[in-house]
Amino acid sequence: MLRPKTATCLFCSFNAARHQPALLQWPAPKTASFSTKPVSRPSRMSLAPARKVNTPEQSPAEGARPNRRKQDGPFGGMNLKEANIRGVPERVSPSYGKRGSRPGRKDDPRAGGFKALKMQRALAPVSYGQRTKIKERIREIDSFDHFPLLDSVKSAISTQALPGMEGVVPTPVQKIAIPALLGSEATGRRSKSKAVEEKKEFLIAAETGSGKTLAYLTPTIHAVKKAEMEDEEIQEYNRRLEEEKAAPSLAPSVSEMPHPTTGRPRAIILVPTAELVAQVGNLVKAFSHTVKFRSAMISSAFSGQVIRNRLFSPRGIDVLVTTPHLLSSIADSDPNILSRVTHLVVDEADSLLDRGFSPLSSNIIDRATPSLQQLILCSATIPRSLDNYLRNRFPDIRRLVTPNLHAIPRRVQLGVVDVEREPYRGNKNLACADTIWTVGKAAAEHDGPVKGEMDVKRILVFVNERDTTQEVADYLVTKGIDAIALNRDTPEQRQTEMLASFTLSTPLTAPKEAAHPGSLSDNQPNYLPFGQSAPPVKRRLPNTKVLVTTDLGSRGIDTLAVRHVILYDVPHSTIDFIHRLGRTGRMGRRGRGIVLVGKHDRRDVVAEVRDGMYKGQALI
Ligand SMILES: Nc1ncnc2c1ncn2[C@@H]1O[C@H](COP(=O)(O)OP(=O)(O)OP(=O)(O)O)[C@@H](O)[C@H]1O
Repeated sequence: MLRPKTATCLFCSFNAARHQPALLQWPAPKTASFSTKPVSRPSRMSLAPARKVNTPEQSPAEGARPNRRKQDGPFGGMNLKEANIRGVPERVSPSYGKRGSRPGRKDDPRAGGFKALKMQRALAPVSYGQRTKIKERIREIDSFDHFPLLDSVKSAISTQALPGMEGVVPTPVQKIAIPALLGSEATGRRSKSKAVEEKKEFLIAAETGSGKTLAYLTPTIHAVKKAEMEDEEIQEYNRRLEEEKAAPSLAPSVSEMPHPTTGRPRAIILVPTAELVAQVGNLVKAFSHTVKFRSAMISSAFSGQVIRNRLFSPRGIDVLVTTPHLLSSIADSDPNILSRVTHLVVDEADSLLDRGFSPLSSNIIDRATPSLQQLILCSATIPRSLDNYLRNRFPDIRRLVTPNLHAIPRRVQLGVVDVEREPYRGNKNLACADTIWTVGKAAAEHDGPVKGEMDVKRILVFVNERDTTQEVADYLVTKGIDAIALNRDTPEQRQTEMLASFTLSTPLTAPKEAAHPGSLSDNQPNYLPFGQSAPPVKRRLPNTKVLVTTDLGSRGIDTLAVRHVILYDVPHSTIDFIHRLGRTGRMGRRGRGIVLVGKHDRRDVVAEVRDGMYKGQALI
């Protein structure tokens, strides 16, 4: 079992009894309404005996007063266990069966479990049968050599995209998406089915941190490079350039004339934020060194001059990475920018096609459609809203989903801190600070990757409201924690700097101190005995770095080194749970989520998410 034993700490292998105070409990303390035990084990909690209710066998004796609940009147409906609305038959709505992928019995939320989550069903179902079929299809692929990619693209995967990794194997989403986007079978042979080849709209959906970026990028770069090799205008330009190099003349230089692709990229990748522009843009740039194509990234983090220079460089542009806001404003003044686009990727499609972004993204898709060969939407979740949008707008879209879509991997464990208990008494900030100190203290007890040095733990704290980020970060700083706040008000350039240490995959270390500051309770005034005058000297927690953020930090950011995610607020939906917890446990790594549960939080929802994670079940 992955679950740690009761006696061990949530963060390390040391004894929970040594925690001062033992605030984080695993399993979390039980309350009447919240059990953290997996459903599969017999619960130690027993329900209170059901109230005695009249049943037909226990019908009141003749002459006794009739059952009041059956009476009509203003109080007739009170304390009933079922609605019993007359005339409403208990049947499944006919549209449920028509929604394409009707869930199989095992996946069917109606089959049991997820009582609280059923109320807010946020995600589109993917049937058990569909998941099994996909698993079988990808079983045989064990190398990128299975895919009919250009050799230069294949070699760039190991040398540029995943440098220093031995024997790189494609991830499930890459095994599914790459052959589909290349129009080849999973075995590498070209597909015989015309219907499959003609499909030009794709939805790639897979768990967070599963390598979706490479899944869409490699076939897109392959297509761009192939198109360049077949483009007569470009070949002619290259030929004249070569001739000029061989025999310089007095005529205007070919290299000074605009390249045929100047200001008219062949592939565009849309992402929601400037950080993601930088992340994906850097990966594209890395590919371009080996595959030899021209790429550019533009976002509001760059000045107008830089954006213009990159777009209209005389050397041309093949792949552009940008945000919908910026691209649509450029397209308004220069519609030509979309005139040659053959491949349009909408990454984080559930965000970019939701109500806020949808008008912009849809408009870009419309304008690019005449030249478009492939539209690729990519997401870690398929919310019901996206599902409905796709059914209306792209009824023939090919859905490339992984078997574990919407399941948070079992290697990510979710702990619960009850904020209402002693000594927090409803003080969430204190509970958060104490949790971070506990993580730091546990890490300080062992050597990090460098002998004699402590591992610096990078911790993400997610809040629901933008205003809370600064408030929480400020509080943590008063408790000696190195915390910063990241929200939409943070200047773009500063955002990238802040995220840098959380996206670095290399370990961070700090010199081991002779005496670690210990627990928060040892040296913080919150724990001053009543009447004590001078607070003890506050000490700094030397081996943690904390970023307090909203959903802004939960989408797409590749925080490989983050092992701990604290959910300061209970997320509003399973979609937010998936994305926020998805910042840890990426690409097969282990991770821990800690959710702080207060008086007004949905404990039942937390319990069900945790239970679903324990069982490796897809959330609904
Ligand atoms: N085949 C592979 N083998 C090993 N590592 C890989 C492989 N493919 C991608 N990676 C690495 O996995 C990490 C996560 O990849 P990526 O950012 O594409 O995930 P994602 O699925 O887009 O996540 P999210 O949904 O959070 O955006 C990256 O650091 C990437 O370099």
